[in-house]
This record gives sequence, C-alpha cells and structure tokens, in this order.
Amino acid sequence: MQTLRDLGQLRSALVALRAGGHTVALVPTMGALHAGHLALIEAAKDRADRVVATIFVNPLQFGAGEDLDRYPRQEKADARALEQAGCDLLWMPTADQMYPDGFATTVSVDGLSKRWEGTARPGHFDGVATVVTKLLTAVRPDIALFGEKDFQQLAVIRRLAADLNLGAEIVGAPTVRDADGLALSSRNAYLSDDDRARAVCLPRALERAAEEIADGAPVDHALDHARHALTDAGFSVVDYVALVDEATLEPVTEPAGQMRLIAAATIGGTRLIDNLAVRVSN
Ligand SMILES: Nc1ncnc2c1ncn2[C@@H]1O[C@H](COP(=O)(O)OP(=O)(O)OP(=O)(O)O)[C@@H](O)[C@H]1O
Ligand SMILES: CC(C)(CO)[C@@H](O)C(=O)[O-]
Ligand code: BAL
Repeated sequence: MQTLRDLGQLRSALVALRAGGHTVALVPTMGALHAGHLALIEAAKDRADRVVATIFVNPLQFGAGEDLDRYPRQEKADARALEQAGCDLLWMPTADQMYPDGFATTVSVDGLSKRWEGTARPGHFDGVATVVTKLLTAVRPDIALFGEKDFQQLAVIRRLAADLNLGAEIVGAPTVRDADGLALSSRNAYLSDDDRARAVCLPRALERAAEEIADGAPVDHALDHARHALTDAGFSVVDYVALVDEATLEPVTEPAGQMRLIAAATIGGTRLIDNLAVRVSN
C-alpha cells in the first residue's frame, strides 16, 4: 500500500492505479479505524478494482468547543490496518494543503443539512460537504463508500454528489455494531467502562421504539418511551429521537413503508448517534 500526503504525488499515483482501466473506490475517514471502517474497505474491494482510503481529521466540520483537539489520532496503526485489509493507497492530506492560506470557499447543502445534526452542530455539514467535495474532486473515484451509522451525512453526501455532478456513485454500508449492539464509533474510546455499559441503551431504545411502531403504537408514544429510556439510563442530553423519511429526513407521523429512527444523545460527556430502519407493512 502506498501512503501519500502530497496532492501532486496523489495525482501521479492515481494515474498508475487506474492504468489498464482499473476502477477506483474511495473510503474517506477521520482515522482511529475500527471494524466499521474496515467493512467499508471490504465493500469497496467487492465493487472496484482498486481502493483508496483517506484519513483527515477535518477541522472545518468541528464546532467551537467540540473535540477536534482530542479526536483520537493513530496514523501508524491505521496504516497497518488498511494495508492488511487490502487497501491500495492511503492519502493523508495535510491541513494546509486542504485549506490553503486565504481559503474562502465552502459547500453548503441546503435543506437536508439543516435539521437534526445540523441543528445540534451548526456548520457541521458545511464542513463535511466542503471536505467531501475536495476529496472526491482530488481522487475522482468511480464509487465512494460511507457508513449508514452517519445516516444524515450519507443523505447529505448523496445530494451533494448529484447536485455538483461529482461523477462518483455514493454507496452506503450497513452499521457495524459491537456484540451488545452499540454502533462502533471512534468516539466510543472516550467512554468510561460505566458509560460504555450504559451506552448500549441507545440501540436498545431504538430497537424498542421500532418494535412499538411496527406493532401500531402511536409514533409520539414510542419516541417518548425512547427518550425516557435514555434519560433513565443516565444520558444527560437527548438532542433528538425521531422517525424520519429515509430520503428527505422529514419527520413521519403516519408510518408507512420503510422509515428510519434516528437519535443523538450524550452520556458522560460523549455524544453518540445511531439509527435503525423501521418497516411498517400496510
Ligand atoms: N459502525 C460503523 N459501521 C459502518 N460504518 C461506519 C461505522 N462507524 C463509522 N462508519 C463510517 O466510516 C466513515 C468514516 O467515519 P469516521 O472516521 O468519522 O468514524 P466514526 O467512527 O464515525 O467516528 P466518529 O466517532 O467521529 O463519529 C464514515 O462513512 C462513517 O459513516
Ligand atoms: C466523511 C468524513 C470523512 C468527512 O470528513 C467524516 O465526516 C466521517 O469520517 O464520517
Ligand atoms: N462520523 C461523522 C464525523 C463527525 O462526527 O464529525
């Protein structure tokens, strides 16, 4: 596996990688890799001849007072894991290459970016949309893979890629979970043992709400039960628990077909997000 930082070197390496008509898949990450990231690499290998991963802790998507400074960084271990997983090229751009002096251009996806995570983390999706646009235009992959764990992010990136004709097919991959059901996330490393044990109430609250909704309970009741379950378990802030349309992310009050339960809540100072598909047959 080649590991590069420089954009000029990346461009030359991509020409070699594509030689012979090979297709390229891109897996963008912020590093601190876990089995969820490696599942994206596996899915990328299934769908393309060559796999490019990026690691960049993107300052633009962190708000003031968020965890940019303490976000876990473990480049060597990440590079080893990517190589073992069969990644062909790792690009780790530097912040000054991504955001040169005088940087003044941001990409903003209206509508989808404004709700849920967008309300809790103002400006977050502008940061994500801007960096993903830059990564996609630098690598020009045939496909790019993102996890369903960040469900709203996936929707925003699909919209972005379509609107700007970025030319990559955006592929979503299912959430990889620990044995007890907690979604893998680099930020789980912040949890104390006690908070980690209680964090499992997040997927459990979503599972229970999904069952209640599928059994015909009123949506508000099911969502209220989930919120209470989270506060009872020790979550200090529940930003949202909502049932939404999978494409528009608008709230659903009359359940029909396939929808998504989404949630964000904080335990022991660590903010976790999760989501679950809900299907109601009419
Ligand atoms: N458990 C998971 N299953 C599948 N994909 C995942 C999982 N966790 C993260 N991803 C995906 O990996 C990609 C890179 O995500 P990122 O590096 O931010 O990791 P993360 O674990 O989501 O970190 P964070 O704790 O910052 O949210 C994104 O497309 C993200 O959706
Ligand atoms: C898509 C992404 C790599 C952009 O920085 C990031 O938001 C992430 O890791 O999910
Ligand atoms: N995994 C999404 C990136 C973020 O929370 O900043």
